[in-house]
Amino acid sequence: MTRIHIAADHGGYQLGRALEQRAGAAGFDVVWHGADALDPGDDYPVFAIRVGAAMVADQDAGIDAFGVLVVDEAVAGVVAANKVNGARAVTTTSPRAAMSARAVVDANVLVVEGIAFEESAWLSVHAFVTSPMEQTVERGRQILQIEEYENAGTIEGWAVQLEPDQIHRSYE
Ligand SMILES: O=C(CO)[C@H](O)[C@H](O)COP(=O)(O)O
Repeated sequence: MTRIHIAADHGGYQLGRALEQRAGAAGFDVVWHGADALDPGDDYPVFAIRVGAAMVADQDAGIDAFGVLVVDEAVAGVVAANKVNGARAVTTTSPRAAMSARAVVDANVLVVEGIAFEESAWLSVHAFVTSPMEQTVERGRQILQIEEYENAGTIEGWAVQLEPDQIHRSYE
C-alpha cells in the first residue's frame, strides 16, 4: 500500500486535514506530521523537512512512499523540502503537471497551495501518488546526475559512462 506523509503549516492546515481524510478514505496509508492544530505562528520549514525526511527514510527502506506538504506559498515549501537529501519536491497547477513531474524527475514530494480548492488539490495529489516515473535510460541518467551533485558535489556525469542496463540497475 502506498504511504503518504502529509503535513501543513497554518497556511494550509484546513486543506491539509481535508487531504489527509481524502487519502485515508481512498485507501492510502496516511501519516500526518503536523501541525497538531492550527497555529497562526508556526513556520513551514519544519513541516517540509519532516515530510521529506520521512518519505526518504521509507523509500530507502523499500517502501512506496510520497510526501505532501500544504502551505500558503507552495514555492517556499518546495525550496525547504528540496533541502532533504533524496527529496525531489515540486508544486503543480494541475493533475497533468503532477503526472508530468512524476514522469520526468520521479518527483516524490508534492507541495500544494493552501488556497487551492479541495477537489482540484485532491485530483493533483491522487494523480501524483498513482503515476509512474518514465522508465527510460535518459530519465534515470538525469536523476543520477542530480544525485551525483547532491551526494558527491560533482557533476562529472559519471552515470553517462554506464551502459543502459547498469543505469537501470543503479537507479532501482
Ligand atoms: O506560504 C508559506 C510558506 O510557503 C507559509 O504558509 C507562510 O509562512 C504563511 O505565512 P503568512 O501567514 O504570513 O501568510
